[in-house]
Amino acid sequence: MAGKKVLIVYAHQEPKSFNGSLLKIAVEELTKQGCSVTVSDLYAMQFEPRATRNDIVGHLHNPEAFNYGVETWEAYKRGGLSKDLVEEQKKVQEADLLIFQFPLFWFNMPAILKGWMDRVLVQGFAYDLSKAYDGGLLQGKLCLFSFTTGGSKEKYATRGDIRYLLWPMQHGIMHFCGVKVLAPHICYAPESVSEEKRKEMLTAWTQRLKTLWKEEPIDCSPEWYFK
Ligand SMILES: Cc1cc2nc3c(=O)[nH]c(=O)nc-3n(C[C@H](O)[C@H](O)[C@H](O)COP(=O)(O)OP(=O)(O)OC[C@H]3O[C@@H](n4cnc5c(N)ncnc54)[C@H](O)[C@@H]3O)c2cc1C
Ligand SMILES: [Zn+2]
Repeated sequence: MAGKKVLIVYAHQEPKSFNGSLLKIAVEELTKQGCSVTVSDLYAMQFEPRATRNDIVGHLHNPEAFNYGVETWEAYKRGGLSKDLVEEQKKVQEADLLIFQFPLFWFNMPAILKGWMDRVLVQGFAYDLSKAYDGGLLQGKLCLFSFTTGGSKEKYATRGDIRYLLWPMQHGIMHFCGVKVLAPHICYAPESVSEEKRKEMLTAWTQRLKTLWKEEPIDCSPEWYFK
C-alpha cells in the first residue's frame, strides 16, 4: 500500500540464491506499490551476531558482573547502545511491516538473523517488564517470516507440523514485542524441485505481495501452533 514503510531483514550470503530472488521480488513489488522499502542485508553488512560488552558505549551499570539484558536496557535508556544497534532500531521503529527472509537452518533462523533479534530487540525498546505480547512496545507493526527449506512439503507434512518451529520466532519473539504476525511464506525445497516449480513459487510470492495489505494477522495463540 502506497506510503507504507517496509523493513526486510535478509539473511543469505548469495544474491543469486533463491532467497536472493525472493528478496528482489519483494523489493520490486513493494516499491511498485509505492511503499518505501529498506533492506538490512545482514551478511553484506557483516552484521555482528554476538551479544557482547561491545554493544554498550561507555560505562557499565554493573562492571562487577556483566548481565547483557540489564546492560543493554540501561544503555538504551541513556542513549549508550552501539551505533549498529541504534541504526537497526531506527529502521524497526519507522517500519509498518517487518519481513524476515532466510533459509531454514536447523529448524530455525540462521545465527546471523538470530543475532539480529538478540541484539536489536532490547528491553525498553521492544518490550518492557509489564509491556509484552499484546502490550509489547512494537505495537501497530506487522511481521512476516518468509523462508525456504531443504525438505519437501510432503516430508514436512508427514514428519509433523511446520508450525511448531514457528512458535519461538513468531510468538516468542515478534508477538512478545507486540508485533502482529501475518501468515508465514514458505518455499519448500527450491534446490530439489524443477525449474518450472521454482518459477511458480516466485510468481506465488509476487501474487501474495499484491494483496498483502488486505491480509488479517494470524491468531498467534498456542492453538494456532499446537492444536
Ligand atoms: C546449516 C544448515 C542447516 C539447515 N537446516 C535445515 C533444516 O533444519 N530444515 C530444512 O528443511 N533445511 C535445512 N537446510 C537446508 C536449507 O534450508 C536450504 O538449503 C535452503 O533453504 C535453500 O534455499 P537457498 O536460497 O539457499 O537455495 P539456492 O540453492 O540458492 O536455490 C535453489 C535453486 O534455485 C535457483 N534459483 C535462484 N533464483 C532463481 C530464479 N529467479 N529462478 C529460478 N531459479 C532460481 C538457484 O540457482 C538454485 O539452483 C539447512 C542448510 C544449512 C546450510
Ligand atoms: Zn503469539
